[in-house]
Amino acid sequence: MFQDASKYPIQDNAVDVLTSVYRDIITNVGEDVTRDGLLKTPERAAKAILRLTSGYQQDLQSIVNGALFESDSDQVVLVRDIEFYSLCEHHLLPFFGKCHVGYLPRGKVLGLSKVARIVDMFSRRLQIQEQLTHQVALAIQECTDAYGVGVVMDARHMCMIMRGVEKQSSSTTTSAMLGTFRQNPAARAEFLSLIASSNSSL
Ligand SMILES: Nc1nc2c(ncn2[C@@H]2O[C@H](COP(=O)(O)OP(=O)(O)OP(=O)(O)O)[C@@H](O)[C@H]2O)c(=O)[nH]1
Ligand SMILES: [Zn+2]
Repeated sequence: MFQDASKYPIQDNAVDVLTSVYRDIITNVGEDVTRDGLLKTPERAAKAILRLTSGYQQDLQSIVNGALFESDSDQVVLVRDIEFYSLCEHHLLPFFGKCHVGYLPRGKVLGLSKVARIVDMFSRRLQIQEQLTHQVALAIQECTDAYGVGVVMDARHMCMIMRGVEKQSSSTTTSAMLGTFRQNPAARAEFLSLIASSNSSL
């Protein structure tokens, strides 16, 4: 099951608490938090991290906002190249890239922007890429009741690029297939070939 937001209420004084934490971080990396350029940095950083993790304050129902439409289409719907930005749960460093979401409708289709909003909601939480991919797929399945859902994510992890193993060109692809896309190799192949097809005419 994907995690909905209600487990993660934040406190009213979260900005103040995080501001104090960032003051300590800056001091402990050997900087002078009272110098001009850094005076407002703890508060800015506090607001930034809350924005980057704002997905905890969202839930699927309010994101979808009833934008489900009756449709007799039973062909693949694919929303491709949705950019996303997330933080890895191991180092709190960004990983970012593109997400492709497809599903086989069962009587109803989801507002297109809602697909991207769902990707954003889960991206803006602490994640590993595999879990993020799986959670997006489960959420699409939950709200559309589709015959099948497929999600593919391509990402670059700053924890592998600017620290650690320092592999500048590395990227990671993950996928999550549910229902027909998991059980039927032909349907999965069609979905993957749609992702691979060029959109250069757009
Ligand atoms: N599977 C997976 N691993 C991730 C993801 N993001 C970061 N990691 C990995 O998490 C692992 C954490 O390994 P540790 O040995 O505990 O931490 P570390 O000493 O910082 O590891 P290095 O990154 O190898 O320096 C590393 O291999 C990271 O590459 C992700 O989205 N998925
Ligand atoms: Zn990491």
